[in-house]
Amino acid sequence: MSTTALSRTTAAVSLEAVSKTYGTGPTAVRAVDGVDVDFAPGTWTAVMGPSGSGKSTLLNCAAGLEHVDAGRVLLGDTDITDADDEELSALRRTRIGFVFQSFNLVSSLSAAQNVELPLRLSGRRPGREQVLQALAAVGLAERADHRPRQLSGGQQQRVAIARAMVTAPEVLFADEPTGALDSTAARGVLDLMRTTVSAGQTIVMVTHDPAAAARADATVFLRDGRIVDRLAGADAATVAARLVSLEG
Ligand SMILES: Nc1ncnc2c1ncn2[C@@H]1O[C@H](COP(=O)(O)OP(=O)(O)OP(=O)(O)O)[C@@H](O)[C@H]1O
Repeated sequence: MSTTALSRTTAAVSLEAVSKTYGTGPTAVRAVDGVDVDFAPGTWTAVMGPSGSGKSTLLNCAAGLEHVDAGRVLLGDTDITDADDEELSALRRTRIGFVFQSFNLVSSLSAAQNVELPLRLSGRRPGREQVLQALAAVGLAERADHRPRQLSGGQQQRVAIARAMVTAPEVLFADEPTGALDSTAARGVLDLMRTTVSAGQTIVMVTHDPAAAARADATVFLRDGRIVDRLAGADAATVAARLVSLEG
């Protein structure tokens, strides 16, 4: 892992000519194919595209969950392309937050214990106050001692966001964060994401939902592992129409 001073305004995350192939020989799949993209600090970008177009792979490469075959991945000024597992684990505990469609909360732990988990894993002993503040930020201070099964899907996702944000990550990656939620709960989660972006958070979010993408500042569209378009400030109908044109 090396630190390089960049002359241009440093992106929160940068992918330079990134490619990722699964498998070898005739069954090889080039999931990401020479992608160049910058995610600016304090912006919210949606990633859309047909099923199998490489959205999750792109997100996982950007977040250091997958190693790339070619190209470079930069987190701020840090080149994480060749980071080893230990370095990547450290990054995930400190500089990167991740939210999944299935929430991935630990069912035997309370909301508060789930939120403090990343801090404990990085050797810190969070005070109750800090954890309650993180839950209050997602509107759930009253549910601190509830187990995940005692919470609605939308509330569980908000706990997952509080857990991802408690370490003040530079980038929050979200893979289908509203995919398991009804539209009201989804709106609550998207409202929360907008609030965090207004406070300076960078978010990169994979979604199938044009209404969710329309809440982001911009949407990048993938097809066959390549970025084929980018729309800024588009409404849901415009995003949906672009997506349909790629699926055709
Ligand atoms: N671990 C893996 N092993 C082999 N092939 C994989 C693996 N993960 C993804 N792929 C393949 O890479 C391609 C891109 O997959 P990816 O999950 O990134 O697409 P996606 O756009 O997120 O799809 P979806 O919208 O259906 O979730 C697909 O053809 C997929 O089958």
